[in-house]
Amino acid sequence: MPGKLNNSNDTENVATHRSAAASSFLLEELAWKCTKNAIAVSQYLSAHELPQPSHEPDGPSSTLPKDAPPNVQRARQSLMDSALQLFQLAAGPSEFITNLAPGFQYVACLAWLLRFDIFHLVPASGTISYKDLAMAASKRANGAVDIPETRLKSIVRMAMTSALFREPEPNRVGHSATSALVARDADVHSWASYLSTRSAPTALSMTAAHDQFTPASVAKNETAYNVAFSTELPFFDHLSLDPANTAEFAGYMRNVTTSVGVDLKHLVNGYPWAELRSGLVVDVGGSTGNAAIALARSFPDLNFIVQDLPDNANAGRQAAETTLPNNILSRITFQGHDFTQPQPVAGADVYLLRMILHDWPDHVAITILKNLVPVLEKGTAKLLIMDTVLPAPGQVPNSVERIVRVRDLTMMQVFNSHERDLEQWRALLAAADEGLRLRQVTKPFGSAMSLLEVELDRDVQQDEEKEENWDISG
Ligand SMILES: C[S@@+](CC[C@H](N)C(=O)[O-])C[C@H]1O[C@@H](n2cnc3c(N)ncnc32)[C@H](O)[C@@H]1O
Repeated sequence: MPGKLNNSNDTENVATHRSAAASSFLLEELAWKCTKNAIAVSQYLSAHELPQPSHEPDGPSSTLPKDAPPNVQRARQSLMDSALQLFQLAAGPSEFITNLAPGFQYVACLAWLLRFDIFHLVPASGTISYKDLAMAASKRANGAVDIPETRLKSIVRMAMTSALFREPEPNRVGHSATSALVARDADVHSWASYLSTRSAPTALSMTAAHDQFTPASVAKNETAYNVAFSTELPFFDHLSLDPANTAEFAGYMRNVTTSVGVDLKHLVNGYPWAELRSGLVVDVGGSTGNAAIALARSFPDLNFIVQDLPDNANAGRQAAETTLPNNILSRITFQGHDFTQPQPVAGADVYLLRMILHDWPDHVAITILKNLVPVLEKGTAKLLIMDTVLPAPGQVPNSVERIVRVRDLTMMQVFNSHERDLEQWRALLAAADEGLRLRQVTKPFGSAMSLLEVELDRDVQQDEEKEENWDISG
């Protein structure tokens, strides 16, 4: 009888209706969040007379300036998160696979467009016909390749659906804000090239690598990268065979190291360095000294020893001697040291490991830590690790979490290493020495990495965790 709820079919109908109501509520809630956060971002831009985001070729390359206040940055992050969820819900499970395909086609198109230099052949302002663009691309390749207009059109028009390029008038191509950025910024160009020709084939070889070696392999030359590029060499050794690849990777790294998420300001402002007074800091694996130099500029009473492999230490010393003023140079010493060997400097206040341990599988990371334990024995020295702490699933906005998890998988696919969550950090420290205590974990706002302060203490049990702010901008 209609309207009665007392048989099993009716109960099922009510349940279906309720869950439909819940999901329509979720759609509306997400749409409302999008609106609210879009207004917050847009109003901030207007109030500061900054350009609104746009796909026009002269549109801004970043939605917000790096120094936008945290609440506005959070609004942008939340906007991306809600928009992503809204798309997934609106598409529904039945269109999940359909919507995966554009992702890999975008990467395939990007590789092709870079290969035939389309980004530089489209004029910085104005448009070019597909016919002329195809001819220009063929000519750029010294006539060695014939690029059919129809193929070019298919590829560019696919790319356009991801906001790369535009067709403002029929059959004529112009730049969008994103393609214009790739065209004018050589490092972004290198980054795009590295992503489409190295990262993507590596990721797609993950299953083959786990078949060929074993999913548990921790060897540096048994990775997805090794399968993708048919080499037995570890990543950096293979890259160094070709100067062009090395240069491309350097451009990619410059983008990474100048991004907001890994800005050195988070190290400088994120730890009470001033409390050390006239202390000594050893930067273990400190490359050519960038972190030490930034700290030395802000804390005039601190001294530094930058340790790295001999070539890097020498390069750092030479660069420092020619570029740094004496009041900085006199406080920084460069030392060749292999961190898989015992630490030669005792008596420092802080031993810094910034972006070191995530490069290494557990057994090597444990060796690196064990080599520091004897110099922490005096009980006052701190070990300061600056690295990613993986969030629990759903702990941070999905728009953030998916980028952090890309880094985790990249570490696995290229180095047979991984990023670590807090439990894994604790386990790693305990495996190196039971007396290593994680005292404090802080994550400066906007930083992709956390600061983990560790002491050697065989009695105290309590750890303190500070607020985590998740933002991977940049
Ligand atoms: C990702 S970089 C991090 C550099 C620096 N700590 C920073 O925050 O920019 C890793 C550094 O570890 C160094 N490295 C690699 N193996 C090493 C080893 N066995 N001993 C010392 N340094 C090493 C590399 O030369 C490189 O400078």
